Amino acid sequence: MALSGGHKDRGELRIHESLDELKTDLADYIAEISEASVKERGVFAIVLSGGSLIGLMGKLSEAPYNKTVDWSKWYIFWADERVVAKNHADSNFKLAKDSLLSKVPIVPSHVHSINDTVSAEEAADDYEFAIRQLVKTRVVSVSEISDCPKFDLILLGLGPDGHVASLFPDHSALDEKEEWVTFITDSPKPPPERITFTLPVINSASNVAVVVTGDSKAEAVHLAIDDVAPECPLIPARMVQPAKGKLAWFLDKPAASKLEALNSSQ
Ligand SMILES: O=C1O[C@H](COP(=O)(O)O)[C@@H](O)[C@H](O)[C@H]1O
Repeated sequence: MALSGGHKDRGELRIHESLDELKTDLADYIAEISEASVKERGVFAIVLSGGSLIGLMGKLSEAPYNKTVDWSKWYIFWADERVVAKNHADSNFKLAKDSLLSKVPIVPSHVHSINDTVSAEEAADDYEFAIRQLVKTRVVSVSEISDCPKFDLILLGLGPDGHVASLFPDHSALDEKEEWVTFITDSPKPPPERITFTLPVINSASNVAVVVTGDSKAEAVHLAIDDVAPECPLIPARMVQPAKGKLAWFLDKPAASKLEALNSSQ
C-alpha cells in the first residue's frame, strides 16, 4: 500500500499502488466486516452503490472469498438506484447482479432492490417501508443516536463532481433530514430519475467506505478530505461523516494525487 493512515475526522486513508492491490484490500475489508457482523448480530446488512465500485469488488466472487464468506447471512441493499427496469443497462441492481451477486450463493430473498414498476417518488417510499420492516426484525440495526437504520457497511462511489449515492452538489436532496430514502427527477448525470439514501442514513452506518479510482476524481477527493479553504465548494462527499461509525477511503494513486497526505509524504 502506498499509504495507510488516518486524516483527523475524515477517516482512514487506504491509498494503493495498483488497482489489483486496491481490489484485494477491498475484498479483505468487506470480508472482515461481514465476519464481525455475523459474529455479533448473526447477519450482515451491506449497502452497495453502482458505477465503478462493483467491478472493484470483483475479487469477492473468487477464491478464497467465494468459499470463506458466509454468503447466506448477507442482506443486500442499494444506497442509490436509477428508476429504470431491472434489466436496463443503467440499473445498479443489474450491474451488481451480473458482476457479483449471480456468482456467489446469496439467498435471493435477501436481495432488496427497488420496485421498478412505479414512479421515483413511490419507489423511494416503498424502499423506505421495506427497510423499516427489516429494522423491526433487526435484520438491519437501529442507530442509538437517531431513529435511522444502522447498516453494517455502506459502500459508496464518488463522481468527479463530488456526488455520492445520488446526492449531487447543491441539490435539495442534501437537506433531507426526515426521510431515509428520497427521490430526484433531475439528476445532472443520466438517467434523471433516481432514489437515494439520505445523509442521515449514510451517516448512521457502522462502517462507510468510499471507493475511488482515476485522476478525473482527484480534485473531488481533495475537496472531500483535505482541510480546504472555506470558499471551496462543499461537495456531497465531504458531508459523509458517520456520527459513530468508521469512515474509510479506498483510493488508487491517481485518485489520491491531489491529497496533501500523499504529496507531503513523498
Ligand atoms: O451514477 C452513479 O454514479 C456514482 C459514481 O459512479 P462511478 O462510475 O463514477 O464510480 C455511483 O457511486 C452511483 O451509485 C451511481 O448511481
